Amino acid sequence: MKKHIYVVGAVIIENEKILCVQRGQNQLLALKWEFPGGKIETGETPEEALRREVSEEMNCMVQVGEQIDETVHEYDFGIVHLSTYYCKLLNGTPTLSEHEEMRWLFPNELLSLDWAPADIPTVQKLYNITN
Ligand SMILES: Nc1nc2c([nH]c(=O)n2[C@H]2C[C@H](O)[C@@H](COP(=O)(O)OP(=O)(O)OP(=O)(O)O)O2)c(=O)[nH]1
Repeated sequence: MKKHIYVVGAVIIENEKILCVQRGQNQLLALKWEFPGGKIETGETPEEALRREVSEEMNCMVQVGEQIDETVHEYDFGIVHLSTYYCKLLNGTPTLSEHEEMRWLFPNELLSLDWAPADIPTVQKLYNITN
């Protein structure tokens, strides 16, 4: 049986642009684009997991707002339950550590990237809200 993986993703918006990050070459879903975030650890709320992951990966603090979407996607390595949330930068400037690249894009530019499949519903929602 495939394992269930519970993941949170941060949709960080600054000056109407959204922060998009590209996974590393040697990771699962290599070079796919995603939102900063990661697996929820035991005992954490989704909001706590997001604040921790964004701080670890992007070296900045976010305030977590409303949930955008919740999707379940079956990959060959497991079943990912992805919850995405609007986030606002509190302090620090997002900087790359684990990711290959980062880009700030307007919602109508998001579909130009090659997203991790679980992210498509969120990306589509963000696109629809502004178009
Ligand atoms: N962070 C993140 N992961 C995503 C997104 N979409 C998506 O399918 N995933 C998948 C990729 C991974 O299989 C899983 C998250 O694992 P991860 O490797 O980024 O998280 P992590 O830092 O907690 O994990 P680890 O390397 O410590 O094991 O969810 C997304 O938008 N953001």
